[in-house]
Amino acid sequence: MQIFSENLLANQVAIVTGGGTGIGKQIAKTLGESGAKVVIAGRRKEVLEETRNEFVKEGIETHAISIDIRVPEQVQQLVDFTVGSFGKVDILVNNAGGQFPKKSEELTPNGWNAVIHNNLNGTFYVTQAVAKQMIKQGTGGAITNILVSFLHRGAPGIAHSVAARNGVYGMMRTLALEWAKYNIRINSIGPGLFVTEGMKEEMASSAGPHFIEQVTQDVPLGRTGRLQELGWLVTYLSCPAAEYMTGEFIVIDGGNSLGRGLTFVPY
Ligand SMILES: CCC/C=C/C(=O)SCCNC(=O)CCNC(=O)[C@H](O)C(C)(C)COP(=O)([O-])OP(=O)([O-])OC[C@H]1O[C@@H](n2cnc3c(N)ncnc32)[C@H](O)[C@@H]1OP(=O)([O-])[O-]
Ligand SMILES: NC(=O)C1=CN([C@@H]2O[C@H](COP(=O)(O)OP(=O)(O)OC[C@H]3O[C@@H](n4cnc5c(N)ncnc54)[C@H](OP(=O)(O)O)[C@@H]3O)[C@@H](O)[C@H]2O)C=CC1
Repeated sequence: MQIFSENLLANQVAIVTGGGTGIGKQIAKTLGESGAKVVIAGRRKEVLEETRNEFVKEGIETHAISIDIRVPEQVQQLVDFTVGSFGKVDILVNNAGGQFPKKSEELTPNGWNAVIHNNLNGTFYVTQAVAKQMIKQGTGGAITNILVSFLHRGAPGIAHSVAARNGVYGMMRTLALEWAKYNIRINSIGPGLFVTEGMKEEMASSAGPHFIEQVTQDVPLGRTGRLQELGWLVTYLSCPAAEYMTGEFIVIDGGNSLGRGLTFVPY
Protein backbone atom coordinates (compact mmCIF):
# COMPACT_ATOMS: atom_id res chain seq x y z
CA MET A 1 0.00 0.00 0.00
CA GLN A 2 1.40 3.43 -0.98
CA ILE A 3 0.52 5.95 1.76
CA PHE A 4 2.90 8.75 0.82
CA SER A 5 3.29 10.49 -2.54
CA GLU A 6 5.96 8.93 -4.74
CA ASN A 7 7.64 12.35 -4.99
CA LEU A 8 7.61 13.16 -1.28
CA LEU A 9 11.36 12.57 -0.91
CA ALA A 10 12.39 13.36 -4.49
CA ASN A 11 16.02 14.58 -4.63
CA GLN A 12 16.65 13.32 -1.09
CA VAL A 13 19.50 10.91 -0.40
CA ALA A 14 19.13 8.39 2.42
CA ILE A 15 21.59 6.07 4.15
CA VAL A 16 20.08 3.06 5.92
CA THR A 17 22.48 0.97 8.01
CA GLY A 18 21.52 -2.70 8.13
CA GLY A 19 19.49 -1.92 4.99
CA GLY A 20 20.14 -5.32 3.41
CA THR A 21 17.80 -7.27 5.68
CA GLY A 22 14.62 -7.18 7.76
CA ILE A 23 13.50 -3.86 9.18
CA GLY A 24 16.26 -1.82 7.50
CA LYS A 25 15.45 -3.32 4.11
CA GLN A 26 11.79 -2.37 4.40
CA ILE A 27 12.66 1.13 5.64
CA ALA A 28 15.03 1.66 2.69
CA LYS A 29 12.38 0.37 0.28
CA THR A 30 9.67 2.63 1.70
CA LEU A 31 11.95 5.69 1.52
CA GLY A 32 12.81 4.70 -2.06
CA GLU A 33 9.13 4.32 -2.97
CA SER A 34 8.68 7.92 -1.81
CA GLY A 35 11.38 9.07 -4.23
CA ALA A 36 14.57 8.97 -2.13
CA LYS A 37 17.81 7.62 -3.52
CA VAL A 38 19.13 5.07 -1.06
CA VAL A 39 22.44 3.68 0.13
CA ILE A 40 22.21 0.47 2.10
CA ALA A 41 25.10 -0.60 4.33
CA GLY A 42 25.93 -3.72 6.32
CA ARG A 43 28.67 -6.28 6.72
CA ARG A 44 27.47 -9.03 4.35
CA LYS A 45 28.17 -8.05 0.75
CA GLU A 46 26.09 -10.78 -0.90
CA VAL A 47 22.99 -9.91 1.12
CA LEU A 48 23.38 -6.24 0.24
CA GLU A 49 23.85 -6.96 -3.46
CA GLU A 50 20.73 -9.13 -3.53
CA THR A 51 18.67 -6.39 -1.91
CA ARG A 52 20.16 -3.75 -4.18
CA ASN A 53 19.24 -5.76 -7.28
CA GLU A 54 15.70 -6.17 -5.99
CA PHE A 55 15.33 -2.42 -5.38
CA VAL A 56 16.82 -1.46 -8.75
CA LYS A 57 14.31 -3.75 -10.51
CA GLU A 58 11.57 -1.86 -8.67
CA GLY A 59 12.94 1.46 -9.94
CA ILE A 60 14.61 2.62 -6.73
CA GLU A 61 18.01 4.26 -7.26
CA THR A 62 20.16 2.23 -4.88
CA HIS A 63 23.80 1.69 -4.03
CA ALA A 64 25.17 -0.77 -1.50
CA ILE A 65 28.39 -0.84 0.50
CA SER A 66 29.84 -3.41 2.82
CA ILE A 67 31.10 -1.77 6.03
CA ASP A 68 31.17 -2.43 9.76
CA ILE A 69 29.68 0.43 11.80
CA ARG A 70 32.17 -0.37 14.60
CA VAL A 71 35.12 0.74 12.45
CA PRO A 72 35.32 4.54 12.10
CA GLU A 73 37.43 4.37 8.88
CA GLN A 74 34.79 2.18 7.24
CA VAL A 75 32.05 4.51 8.42
CA GLN A 76 33.85 7.39 6.71
CA GLN A 77 34.00 5.24 3.56
CA LEU A 78 30.21 4.94 3.76
CA VAL A 79 29.82 8.72 3.80
CA ASP A 80 32.38 9.25 1.02
CA PHE A 81 30.75 6.51 -1.07
CA THR A 82 27.30 8.10 -0.63
CA VAL A 83 28.53 11.57 -1.57
CA GLY A 84 30.48 10.08 -4.49
CA SER A 85 27.41 8.20 -5.72
CA PHE A 86 24.62 10.70 -5.12
CA GLY A 87 26.38 14.00 -4.28
CA LYS A 88 25.08 14.44 -0.72
CA VAL A 89 23.24 12.89 2.22
CA ASP A 90 19.96 14.18 3.69
CA ILE A 91 18.54 11.27 5.67
CA LEU A 92 20.20 8.74 7.96
CA VAL A 93 18.50 5.73 9.51
CA ASN A 94 20.59 4.09 12.25
CA ASN A 95 19.04 0.64 12.08
CA ALA A 96 22.08 -1.68 12.26
CA GLY A 97 22.33 -3.37 15.62
CA GLY A 98 21.29 -6.33 17.66
CA GLN A 99 22.04 -8.48 20.67
CA PHE A 100 21.65 -11.96 22.09
CA PRO A 101 19.56 -12.93 25.14
CA LYS A 102 21.54 -14.00 28.22
CA LYS A 103 20.96 -13.95 31.96
CA SER A 104 22.98 -10.96 33.18
CA GLU A 105 24.88 -13.00 35.77
CA GLU A 106 26.17 -15.16 32.89
CA LEU A 107 27.24 -12.34 30.54
CA THR A 108 30.98 -12.24 29.84
CA PRO A 109 32.81 -8.91 29.57
CA ASN A 110 33.31 -9.66 25.86
CA GLY A 111 29.60 -10.33 25.36
CA TRP A 112 28.68 -7.10 27.14
CA ASN A 113 31.26 -5.11 25.19
CA ALA A 114 30.24 -6.61 21.83
CA VAL A 115 26.68 -5.36 22.22
CA ILE A 116 27.63 -1.95 23.64
CA HIS A 117 30.22 -1.48 20.90
CA ASN A 118 27.80 -2.39 18.12
CA ASN A 119 24.72 -0.51 19.28
CA LEU A 120 26.17 2.52 21.05
CA ASN A 121 29.65 3.20 19.69
CA GLY A 122 28.78 2.13 16.13
CA THR A 123 25.69 4.32 16.10
CA PHE A 124 27.71 7.31 17.30
CA TYR A 125 30.42 6.79 14.67
CA VAL A 126 27.84 6.76 11.87
CA THR A 127 25.83 9.65 13.28
CA GLN A 128 28.88 11.86 13.72
CA ALA A 129 30.32 11.15 10.27
CA VAL A 130 27.00 11.78 8.53
CA ALA A 131 26.23 14.91 10.57
CA LYS A 132 29.63 16.41 9.67
CA GLN A 133 28.71 15.96 6.02
CA MET A 134 25.24 17.49 6.61
CA ILE A 135 26.82 20.46 8.41
CA LYS A 136 29.21 20.93 5.48
CA GLN A 137 26.32 20.86 3.02
CA GLY A 138 24.36 23.41 5.10
CA THR A 139 21.04 21.89 4.07
CA GLY A 140 19.98 20.27 7.36
CA GLY A 141 19.02 16.63 7.67
CA ALA A 142 16.86 14.02 9.38
CA ILE A 143 18.35 11.23 11.48
CA THR A 144 16.25 8.39 12.91
CA ASN A 145 17.53 5.74 15.33
CA ILE A 146 15.83 2.36 15.55
CA LEU A 147 15.86 1.51 19.27
CA VAL A 148 13.52 -0.79 21.26
CA SER A 149 10.01 -0.40 22.72
CA PHE A 150 11.20 -1.36 26.22
CA LEU A 151 13.80 1.43 26.40
CA HIS A 152 12.53 2.85 29.71
CA ARG A 153 10.84 -0.25 31.11
CA GLY A 154 13.76 -2.70 30.67
CA ALA A 155 13.66 -6.27 29.32
CA PRO A 156 15.02 -9.24 31.32
CA GLY A 157 17.73 -11.06 29.37
CA ILE A 158 19.15 -8.18 27.36
CA ALA A 159 20.60 -5.74 29.88
CA HIS A 160 23.51 -5.00 27.51
CA SER A 161 21.17 -3.96 24.70
CA VAL A 162 18.85 -1.91 26.92
CA ALA A 163 21.92 -0.10 28.32
CA ALA A 164 23.29 0.59 24.84
CA ARG A 165 19.94 1.81 23.49
CA ASN A 166 19.51 4.13 26.46
CA GLY A 167 22.96 5.44 25.63
CA VAL A 168 21.76 6.20 22.11
CA TYR A 169 18.64 7.83 23.58
CA GLY A 170 20.79 10.16 25.75
CA MET A 171 23.03 10.87 22.77
CA MET A 172 19.99 11.71 20.64
CA ARG A 173 18.58 14.17 23.21
CA THR A 174 21.94 15.93 23.37
CA LEU A 175 22.60 15.98 19.62
CA ALA A 176 19.09 17.30 18.99
CA LEU A 177 20.13 20.33 21.04
CA GLU A 178 23.64 20.66 19.59
CA TRP A 179 22.60 20.32 15.95
CA ALA A 180 19.25 22.15 15.88
CA LYS A 181 21.14 25.24 14.71
CA TYR A 182 22.12 23.29 11.59
CA ASN A 183 18.50 22.14 11.13
CA ILE A 184 19.61 18.56 11.71
CA ARG A 185 16.73 16.77 13.43
CA ILE A 186 17.30 13.52 15.28
CA ASN A 187 14.51 11.27 16.54
CA SER A 188 14.15 7.65 17.63
CA ILE A 189 11.65 4.84 17.19
CA GLY A 190 11.03 1.99 19.64
CA PRO A 191 9.64 -1.05 17.80
CA GLY A 192 7.96 -3.90 19.66
CA LEU A 193 8.03 -7.34 18.08
CA PHE A 194 8.47 -7.39 14.29
CA VAL A 195 9.13 -10.84 12.86
CA THR A 196 12.33 -10.87 10.79
CA GLU A 197 14.88 -13.58 10.02
CA GLY A 198 17.43 -11.80 12.26
CA MET A 199 14.97 -11.60 15.12
CA LYS A 200 14.11 -15.29 14.80
CA GLU A 201 17.77 -16.35 14.64
CA GLU A 202 19.27 -14.13 17.35
CA MET A 203 16.35 -13.63 19.74
CA ALA A 204 13.38 -15.96 19.39
CA SER A 205 15.53 -19.11 19.12
CA SER A 206 17.22 -18.40 22.49
CA ALA A 207 14.13 -17.00 24.21
CA GLY A 208 12.16 -20.26 23.75
CA PRO A 209 10.14 -22.10 21.10
CA HIS A 210 6.89 -20.26 21.78
CA PHE A 211 8.37 -16.78 22.21
CA ILE A 212 6.63 -15.18 19.25
CA GLU A 213 3.22 -16.71 20.07
CA GLN A 214 3.54 -15.69 23.72
CA VAL A 215 4.45 -12.10 22.92
CA THR A 216 1.66 -11.90 20.36
CA GLN A 217 -0.85 -12.91 23.03
CA ASP A 218 0.44 -10.06 25.21
CA VAL A 219 0.05 -7.41 22.52
CA PRO A 220 -3.20 -5.49 23.10
CA LEU A 221 -3.66 -5.03 19.34
CA GLY A 222 -3.32 -8.81 18.99
CA ARG A 223 -0.53 -9.13 16.43
CA THR A 224 3.13 -8.51 15.74
CA GLY A 225 4.16 -5.43 13.78
CA ARG A 226 4.17 -5.19 10.00
CA LEU A 227 7.54 -4.03 8.65
CA GLN A 228 5.79 -1.53 6.40
CA GLU A 229 4.50 0.26 9.53
CA LEU A 230 8.10 1.07 10.50
CA GLY A 231 8.86 2.19 6.94
CA TRP A 232 5.98 4.64 7.07
CA LEU A 233 6.99 6.02 10.46
CA VAL A 234 10.56 6.64 9.31
CA THR A 235 9.26 8.25 6.11
CA TYR A 236 7.11 10.57 8.19
CA LEU A 237 10.02 11.52 10.48
CA SER A 238 12.24 12.14 7.45
CA CYS A 239 9.79 14.33 5.53
CA PRO A 240 8.73 17.98 5.86
CA ALA A 241 5.63 17.00 7.90
CA ALA A 242 8.00 16.36 10.83
CA GLU A 243 10.05 19.53 10.38
CA TYR A 244 9.21 20.70 13.92
CA MET A 245 10.10 17.39 15.63
CA THR A 246 13.47 16.66 17.14
CA GLY A 247 14.81 14.74 20.14
CA GLU A 248 11.70 12.56 20.38
CA PHE A 249 11.18 8.84 20.98
CA ILE A 250 8.11 7.11 19.48
CA VAL A 251 7.04 3.61 20.52
CA ILE A 252 5.34 1.40 17.91
CA ASP A 253 4.40 -1.92 19.53
CA GLY A 254 0.65 -2.45 19.40
CA GLY A 255 0.46 -1.39 23.07
CA ASN A 256 2.74 -4.23 24.25
CA SER A 257 4.84 -2.06 26.56
CA LEU A 258 1.69 -0.76 28.29
CA GLY A 259 1.07 -4.30 29.47
CA ARG A 260 3.52 -7.11 30.12
CA GLY A 261 6.29 -5.91 27.79
CA LEU A 262 8.98 -8.31 26.56
CA THR A 263 10.95 -10.87 28.57
CA PHE A 264 13.81 -12.93 27.13
CA VAL A 265 14.80 -14.91 30.26
CA PRO A 266 12.62 -15.92 33.25
CA TYR A 267 12.81 -13.55 36.25
C1 LIG B 1 12.06 -8.88 20.11
C2 LIG B 1 12.27 -7.39 20.18
C3 LIG B 1 13.60 -7.02 20.67
C4 LIG B 1 14.68 -6.88 19.72
C5 LIG B 1 14.89 -7.75 18.71
C6 LIG B 1 16.05 -7.59 17.85
O1 LIG B 1 16.95 -6.84 18.09
S1 LIG B 1 16.03 -8.53 16.46
C7 LIG B 1 17.57 -8.27 15.62
C8 LIG B 1 18.50 -9.37 15.88
N1 LIG B 1 19.66 -9.25 14.99
C9 LIG B 1 20.87 -9.19 15.49
O2 LIG B 1 21.06 -9.26 16.70
C10 LIG B 1 21.94 -9.12 14.45
C11 LIG B 1 23.18 -8.43 14.88
N2 LIG B 1 23.80 -9.07 16.05
C12 LIG B 1 25.13 -9.37 16.13
O3 LIG B 1 25.90 -9.13 15.22
C13 LIG B 1 25.63 -10.00 17.45
O4 LIG B 1 24.51 -10.36 18.23
C14 LIG B 1 26.50 -9.07 18.29
C15 LIG B 1 25.81 -7.75 18.55
C16 LIG B 1 26.81 -9.75 19.60
C17 LIG B 1 27.79 -8.78 17.62
O5 LIG B 1 28.53 -9.95 17.49
P1 LIG B 1 30.13 -9.97 17.43
O6 LIG B 1 30.45 -10.47 16.09
O7 LIG B 1 30.75 -8.72 17.90
O8 LIG B 1 30.32 -11.00 18.56
P2 LIG B 1 31.45 -12.09 18.68
O9 LIG B 1 31.02 -13.30 17.93
O10 LIG B 1 32.80 -11.49 18.37
O11 LIG B 1 31.33 -12.36 20.21
C18 LIG B 1 31.64 -11.41 21.18
C19 LIG B 1 31.17 -11.94 22.52
O12 LIG B 1 29.74 -12.00 22.53
C20 LIG B 1 29.31 -13.34 22.79
N3 LIG B 1 28.16 -13.71 21.98
C21 LIG B 1 27.92 -13.31 20.71
N4 LIG B 1 26.77 -13.89 20.28
C22 LIG B 1 26.31 -14.65 21.30
C23 LIG B 1 25.17 -15.49 21.49
N5 LIG B 1 24.26 -15.65 20.51
N6 LIG B 1 25.00 -16.10 22.68
C24 LIG B 1 25.90 -15.94 23.66
N7 LIG B 1 27.00 -15.17 23.56
C25 LIG B 1 27.21 -14.54 22.40
C26 LIG B 1 30.49 -14.21 22.39
O13 LIG B 1 30.44 -15.45 23.07
C27 LIG B 1 31.68 -13.35 22.79
O14 LIG B 1 31.95 -13.43 24.16
P3 LIG B 1 33.11 -14.44 24.71
O15 LIG B 1 32.66 -15.81 24.38
O16 LIG B 1 34.35 -14.04 23.96
O17 LIG B 1 33.20 -14.16 26.17
N1 LIG C 1 12.74 -7.33 14.86
C1 LIG C 1 12.36 -6.79 15.98
O1 LIG C 1 11.36 -7.23 16.59
C2 LIG C 1 13.09 -5.62 16.56
C3 LIG C 1 14.27 -5.17 16.05
N2 LIG C 1 14.88 -4.09 16.62
C4 LIG C 1 16.11 -3.56 16.05
O2 LIG C 1 15.91 -3.26 14.68
C5 LIG C 1 17.16 -3.39 13.97
C6 LIG C 1 16.96 -4.33 12.79
O3 LIG C 1 16.59 -5.61 13.26
P1 LIG C 1 16.03 -6.78 12.32
O4 LIG C 1 15.80 -6.27 10.96
O5 LIG C 1 14.94 -7.42 13.07
O6 LIG C 1 17.22 -7.84 12.35
P2 LIG C 1 18.47 -8.07 11.37
O7 LIG C 1 19.37 -9.01 12.09
O8 LIG C 1 17.98 -8.45 10.03
O9 LIG C 1 19.10 -6.63 11.27
C7 LIG C 1 20.34 -6.24 11.72
C8 LIG C 1 21.02 -5.55 10.56
O10 LIG C 1 22.09 -4.79 11.04
C9 LIG C 1 23.26 -5.10 10.30
N3 LIG C 1 24.38 -4.98 11.22
C10 LIG C 1 24.49 -5.51 12.48
N4 LIG C 1 25.67 -5.18 13.01
C11 LIG C 1 26.32 -4.43 12.07
C12 LIG C 1 27.59 -3.81 12.03
N5 LIG C 1 28.45 -3.90 13.05
N6 LIG C 1 27.93 -3.10 10.94
C13 LIG C 1 27.09 -2.99 9.88
N7 LIG C 1 25.88 -3.58 9.87
C14 LIG C 1 25.50 -4.29 10.95
C15 LIG C 1 23.05 -6.53 9.82
O11 LIG C 1 23.74 -6.79 8.60
P3 LIG C 1 25.10 -7.66 8.59
O12 LIG C 1 24.90 -8.80 9.54
O13 LIG C 1 25.26 -8.06 7.16
O14 LIG C 1 26.14 -6.71 9.03
C16 LIG C 1 21.56 -6.53 9.54
O15 LIG C 1 21.30 -6.08 8.23
C17 LIG C 1 18.17 -3.90 14.99
O16 LIG C 1 18.87 -2.80 15.53
C18 LIG C 1 17.28 -4.53 16.04
O17 LIG C 1 17.91 -4.65 17.28
C19 LIG C 1 14.34 -3.41 17.66
C20 LIG C 1 13.17 -3.84 18.20
C21 LIG C 1 12.47 -4.98 17.71
